Amino acid sequence: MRRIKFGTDGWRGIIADDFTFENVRVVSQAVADYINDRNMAHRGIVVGYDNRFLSDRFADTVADVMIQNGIKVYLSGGPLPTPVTAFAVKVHDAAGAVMLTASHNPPEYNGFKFIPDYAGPALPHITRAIEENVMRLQDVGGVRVLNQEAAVELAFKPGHTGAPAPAAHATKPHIAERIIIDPRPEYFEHLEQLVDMEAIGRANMEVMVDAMHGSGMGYLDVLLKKARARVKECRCSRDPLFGGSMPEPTGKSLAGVCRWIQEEEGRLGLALDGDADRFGIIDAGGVYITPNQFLPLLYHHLITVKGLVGPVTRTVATSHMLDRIARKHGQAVYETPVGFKYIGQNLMEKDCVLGGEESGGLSIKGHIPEKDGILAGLLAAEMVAVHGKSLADLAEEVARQYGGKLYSERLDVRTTPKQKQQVLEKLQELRPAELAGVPVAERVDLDGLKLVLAGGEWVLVRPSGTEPLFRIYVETGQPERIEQIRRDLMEMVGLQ
Ligand SMILES: O=P(O)(O)OC[C@H]1O[C@H](O)[C@H](O)[C@@H](O)[C@@H]1O
Repeated sequence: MRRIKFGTDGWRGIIADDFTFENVRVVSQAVADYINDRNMAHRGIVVGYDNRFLSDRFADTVADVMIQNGIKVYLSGGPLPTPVTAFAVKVHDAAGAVMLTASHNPPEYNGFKFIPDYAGPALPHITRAIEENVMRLQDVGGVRVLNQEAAVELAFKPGHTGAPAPAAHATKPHIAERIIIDPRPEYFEHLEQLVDMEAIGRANMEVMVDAMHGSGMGYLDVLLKKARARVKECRCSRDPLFGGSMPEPTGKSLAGVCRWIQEEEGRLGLALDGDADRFGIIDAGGVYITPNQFLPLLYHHLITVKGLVGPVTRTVATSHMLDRIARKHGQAVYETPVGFKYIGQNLMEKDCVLGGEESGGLSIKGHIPEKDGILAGLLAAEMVAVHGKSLADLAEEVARQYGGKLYSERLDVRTTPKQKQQVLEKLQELRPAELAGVPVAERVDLDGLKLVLAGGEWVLVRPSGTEPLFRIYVETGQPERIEQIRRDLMEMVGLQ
């Protein structure tokens, strides 16, 4: 049996290859043991799923295993975005959630995310504990399928990994319930408090929403309609094949939205990935706005318009324009490895007003510590409405206020496992005095290797945790230097 491992964000696998009902049962049992070991069964678990092939059936399997372990299940009545599943954890004060989704992966994938009781992505010490449970279960040959009564008895037997149950329940074993939920009304109400819906309504905007056939359909489009925007829907229907592509809202995959904006002179295009935790933004004129361009605009907006003045947290790969804004307003910046789990942690512990990452994830103070593409889209609409200009024009204004424009780019390079090992070794020992003719001012080894050059330009190379490749990120105020900086670094680390 192949080992099941949690990557940057959960366990993902190809359906019917390693993502099988049997393995889903094993991972569910590992999560059930994790919850029972911490005496949290009485709080119950939320089970959500996206609209991929078989996601609802996998969710049923997860629910069965939880119930067999005496854990109450709040099972979603239909597909949910990941941030809504996370939000439901708060609504029900649950012990956590399982979300069945492979996010933006190709259609043949599915995945399993565990969201602990703080309603954000599981931190490494939590996924490690679950992986250890998985390994133990795999060593004894998987999970026995029990009937409910037998399972409850087993769960309450002293010495079983699922025991002991909380004292109140220990004397009287209960049959765990399965409750069907619809977290949409509470989630809508919450977002309507975080976003200036009135301003969006007053602007009388035409907005295109592209759900990329993912589980965000019926969320961002509906909320914008509630705000009285004129909404045009694109790919807001279920298609487990995602129209033949990946549900990833990058510039290339949003050509349809760009065309619509150009032809119809729309003000804004808002896209979501397969489980609506990531965002993609198309500005007036059909121009794709990268997350590295959008996040500083949002931080400026939060501080100057919404009165949310406070620190910011970003990953190593995210624009330092955020640092300039923080510095000007006397605020701290918390840098993390790539992965929203670290951003979520800073949102909880450092009182940050914004947490964001280059790959298209963000959340703000007052919301859950999970990335939310629906919230991001609404905030983008609010910004266009309040400032009365395109995001590109707002970016010019922000750049003028905070020391000039920055240009960032990412290149993904495929490697063989052998080459990957060699590059990783190189990264550990590499300490260059200069790069692309400029002295190296700082070496950051939080995730891969980042070199910050005198004057503020930076380059980062790191192995992806979700794909078999290295990512190389560069940011500079002089776009013509991107190529040289990247080439020099690639040469140094042997990625040519
Ligand atoms: O660059 P990678 O390691 O492939 O990770 C890219 C992204 O993967 C997932 O979507 C995580 O939720 C993100 O937090 C992360 O930024």
